[in-house]
Amino acid sequence: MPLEVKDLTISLASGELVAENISFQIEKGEMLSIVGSSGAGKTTICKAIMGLLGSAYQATGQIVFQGMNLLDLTKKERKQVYGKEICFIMQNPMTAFNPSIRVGKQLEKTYRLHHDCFSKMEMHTLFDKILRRLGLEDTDRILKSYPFALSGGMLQRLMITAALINEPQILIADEATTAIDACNRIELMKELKQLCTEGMSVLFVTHDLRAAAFSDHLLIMNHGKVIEAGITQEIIKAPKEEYTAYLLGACRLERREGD
Ligand SMILES: Nc1ncnc2c1ncn2[C@@H]1O[C@H](COP(=O)(O)OP(=O)(O)OP(=O)(O)O)[C@@H](O)[C@H]1O
Repeated sequence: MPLEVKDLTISLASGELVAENISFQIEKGEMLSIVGSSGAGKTTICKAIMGLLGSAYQATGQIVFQGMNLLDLTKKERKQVYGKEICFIMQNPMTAFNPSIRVGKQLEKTYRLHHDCFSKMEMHTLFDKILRRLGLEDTDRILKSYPFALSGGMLQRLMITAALINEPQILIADEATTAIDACNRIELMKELKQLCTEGMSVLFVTHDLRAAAFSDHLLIMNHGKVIEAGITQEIIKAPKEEYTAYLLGACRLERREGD
């Protein structure tokens, strides 16, 4: 199994609990969404998986990947796992890129971290293929652009490209579709689902149950705790918990207002 989170509890130095007794698994080729309102603890769980918690936090429990506990990796193991086996797409595309380097160059650098001996042309053919899969055209211009010349939605898809070029086993996407308009967001979710059928596992983090509807399983969180977990379509059809019903109601209301 690609990833298993077992009884993960994360607290701050003050003792405040950010995530409490969280357990879930993601199978190969599966998409699991963590859904919850702002402050539920979703990003903190992603950071724990990515080894990004730092000294402000304390974490107990286990995050098992390929027989290793990701909470206890050595520096060497971290280099092998992150950016290659497990990739993270962050919330804010604007801060993910160096503003003074063309995005194509930044993708080349990312690719070379884990691959030797590739010509610029081969790399750009690969970038072009992935960007087109993610719904972007005019890829030559995009790759030659500086980040400030691109829209938030373009940068978000470039961030996803930076993750996909290394063919990760697990993709962690934290609010990765928020800067993209509704139609393109659906297309992008379908594309992520397609990548799952090709063997990648996706942990998708969102406050939007509509985007999460594409996933196989859901984990509904509030105030650091799991409220409800299970098969996506079953939860959407008949939520057991009031909070899940509230989230669904909020989505329907938003949709009506958007009509
Ligand atoms: N370093 C920190 N110092 C203080 N509080 C923190 C810290 N990290 C997280 N928190 C608190 O923990 C809670 C969970 O934060 P987290 O960012 O994981 O939520 P989230 O569900 O991802 O929210 P959002 O959807 O807004 O990104 C919040 O109340 C946040 O303020």
